Formats: sequence, structure tokens, C-alpha cells
Amino acid sequence: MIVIGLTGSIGMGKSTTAEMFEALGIPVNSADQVVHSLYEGEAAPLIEAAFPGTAPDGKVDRVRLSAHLLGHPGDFPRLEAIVHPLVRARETAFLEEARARGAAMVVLDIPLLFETGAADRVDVIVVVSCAPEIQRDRVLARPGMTAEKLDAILARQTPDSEKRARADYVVDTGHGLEAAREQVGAIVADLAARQERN
Ligand SMILES: CC(C)(COP(=O)(O)OP(=O)(O)OC[C@H]1O[C@@H](n2cnc3c(N)ncnc32)[C@H](O)[C@@H]1O)[C@@H](O)C(=O)NCCC(=O)NCCS
Ligand SMILES: Nc1ncnc2c1ncn2[C@@H]1O[C@H](COP(=O)(O)OP(=O)(O)OP(=O)(O)O)[C@@H](O)[C@H]1O
Repeated sequence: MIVIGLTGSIGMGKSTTAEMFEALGIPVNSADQVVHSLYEGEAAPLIEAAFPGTAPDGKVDRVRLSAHLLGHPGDFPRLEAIVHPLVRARETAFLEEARARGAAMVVLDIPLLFETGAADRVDVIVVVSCAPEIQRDRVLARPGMTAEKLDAILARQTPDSEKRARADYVVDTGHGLEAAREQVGAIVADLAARQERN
């Protein structure tokens, strides 16, 4: 089974590209979606204990947690120490299930693939990228996003240029959905051919 690691900086089009792999029948595990589900239950009491007031009523309030971190960026490691092991456990379960079902390839959609060392656990790295102006426009169009928040996030992420340099494949999302879909199709075909040869 080929394990594809899919990553990209904020707003590059990672989730949209992951859906394109899924549409080709490839199972996808999204670390972001796992975090969302953990914040609805399992992780909430742990986060409330570490950062009081951020998870009232048994669910993490992302607006409050995000605001807290903007004021206290030094607290990120403490949050990550709670969240990342739980995310990792879900990833392991996903891989076991995919292997048991005989999947030929799977995608791990991991925003922090390089930052957390997850790159070492995948066979192939796909980086989603576009021009920085397009990225900025996309992100600033989101409700609640500010230039200050975007810069704080970018400062915590491996730069796009370094991500691209470490990629086996780059999907450029700056030329529309159809162009990206074609690139995803070409990657899957290439990997299937590689598997055939082995
Ligand atoms: C900080 C939080 C509350 C912000 O939530 P919010 O809904 O406002 O934004 P969202 O989750 O969509 O993230 C926005 C951007 O920040 C990036 N980001 C999120 N967490 C981190 C981090 N720990 N380090 C660097 N970038 C991060 C995301 O990749 C994304 O590009 C949330 O991202 C969080 O709890 N992060 C810690 C868990 C984590 O590390 N998640 C990353 C995937 S495993
Ligand atoms: N190939 C593409 N062509 C045109 N627009 C795109 C393409 N891919 C993504 N987009 C647009 O870019 C925006 C960001 O996409 P998406 O939510 O997939 O990014 P992301 O990388 O998952 O973001 P984040 O890291 O913040 O979660 C969306 O508005 C999406 O419609």
C-alpha cells in the first residue's frame, strides 16, 4: 500500500485537493477533520484543564482557543502535546483498516506534515501550492481572518518554498479546479504504474 502524505500551507487548497483523491476512490484521512471531531468530545476536558475557559460545555470553542493562542503563541507546544498523540492514534487506526481492506493507496492529509515529522511516515509527498498573492486573497476572504492572524499562522508553518523543494509532486491550485483535478489524476496514474512495476 502506498501512503501518500498531502500537505500545503494555509489556504493553498489542501482540503479541495484531498477531495479530488477521494473522488478517485482513494481513502483519505484528514488530520484537520480528526481534530474537529476530537474537539467535540475526547480532547475537550484535557484542553479545558490546560486552558480554562476554552472548552466550556464539553466542547472546544475554536474561536476562544484561537484567540487565546494569538495572545499566547508560547502555549502552542502545550496544545500540540495534547492533540497530536490523539491525532496520531486515529491515523494508525485508519491505516490498519485500509490495509485490512486491501487498499492500493491512501492519502494522509496532514497540514503539519513537515513540522511534526510525519513526512518520515509516508512513502510519497504531495504538496499543494499556488502563488502567495492568491493564497493571501483566499485566506483573507474567510470570515474572522485578519492579516495579523494570517502572519502568525504563516510564521508557525514551514515556508511554501521549502515544502515544494521536499515534495515528490506539487499540485498547483492557481489555475482552477479542472487543472488541479488533471494533476491529481496524473499523480495517481503515475503511482499506479510504479506499483505495477514493483
Ligand atoms: C489554533 C486553532 C484553535 C485554530 O482553529 P481555527 O478553526 O481558527 O483554524 P484552523 O484549524 O482551520 O487553522 C487555520 C490554519 O492554521 C494552521 N494551524 C493550525 N494549527 C497549527 C499549528 N499547531 N501550527 C501551525 N499551524 C497551525 C492550519 O493548518 C490552518 O492552515 C486550531 O487550528 C488548533 O486547535 N490547532 C492545534 C491542533 C493542530 O496542531 N492542528 C493542526 C492539524 S493536526
Ligand atoms: N484548484 C483550485 N482552483 C481554484 N480555487 C481553488 C482550488 N483549490 C482550492 N481553491 C479555493 O481555495 C480556497 C482554499 O481551499 P481549501 O479550503 O481547500 O484550502 P486548505 O489548504 O485546506 O486551507 P487550510 O489549510 O486553511 O485548511 C477555497 O476557497 C477553495 O475553493
